[in-house]
Amino acid sequence: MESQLSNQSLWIFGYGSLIWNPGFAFSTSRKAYAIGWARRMYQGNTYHRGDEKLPGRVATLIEESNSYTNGVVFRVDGKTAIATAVKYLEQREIDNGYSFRMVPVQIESTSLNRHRRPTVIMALTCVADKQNELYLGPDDVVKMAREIVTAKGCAGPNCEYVLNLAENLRKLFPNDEDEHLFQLEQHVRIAKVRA
Ligand SMILES: N[C@@H](CCC(=O)N[C@@H](CS)C(=O)NCC(=O)O)C(=O)O
Repeated sequence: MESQLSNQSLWIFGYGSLIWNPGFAFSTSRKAYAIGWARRMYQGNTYHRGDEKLPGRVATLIEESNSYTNGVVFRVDGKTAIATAVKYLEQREIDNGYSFRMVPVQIESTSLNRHRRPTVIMALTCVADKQNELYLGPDDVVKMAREIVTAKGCAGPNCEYVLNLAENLRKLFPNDEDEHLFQLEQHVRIAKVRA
């Protein structure tokens, strides 16, 4: 991490709530894809979207060689802004079971030249791996939806997180699929009506 702090600019990749609420100052952002990673709602959370009695579920990444995860990269410029952003993510993410990872990210080209090769950069992201004590992993989708509809934390209901994420991704990436998230979203909508 220290080596990243000494650079003049740092790209930070968000694939969950950072998409709609990065929480740190940045100079520019781009739609992007993390290569070799899949987004899963497998991380438990007992603060923002859940509590000790009923943890909520938030997004993490699992390594999957033939997958990619869509999201947003934010460029932070200047040592002070980088240090501030990293300290913020330590409190928001690392303290909740995530670890910093540098991942290859393909930035969606803004060039009108469709033959231009996409740009791949290394970006800092936060991944909650299987070893962290809050990790929940996979479960039956109906059971997960029922728990998500009930769980809530200081940032609000867990179901709001899932619906926000699905809606933001459909707006940003209208042609992309995310079977895991969109199937969970549908079951959360059904469970909300039945609650
Ligand atoms: N690291 C992912 C997930 C971040 C995330 O959703 N973290 C949760 C729990 S640590 C959070 O900040 N939640 C704020 C909220 O629920 O609005 C990202 O890059 O977006």
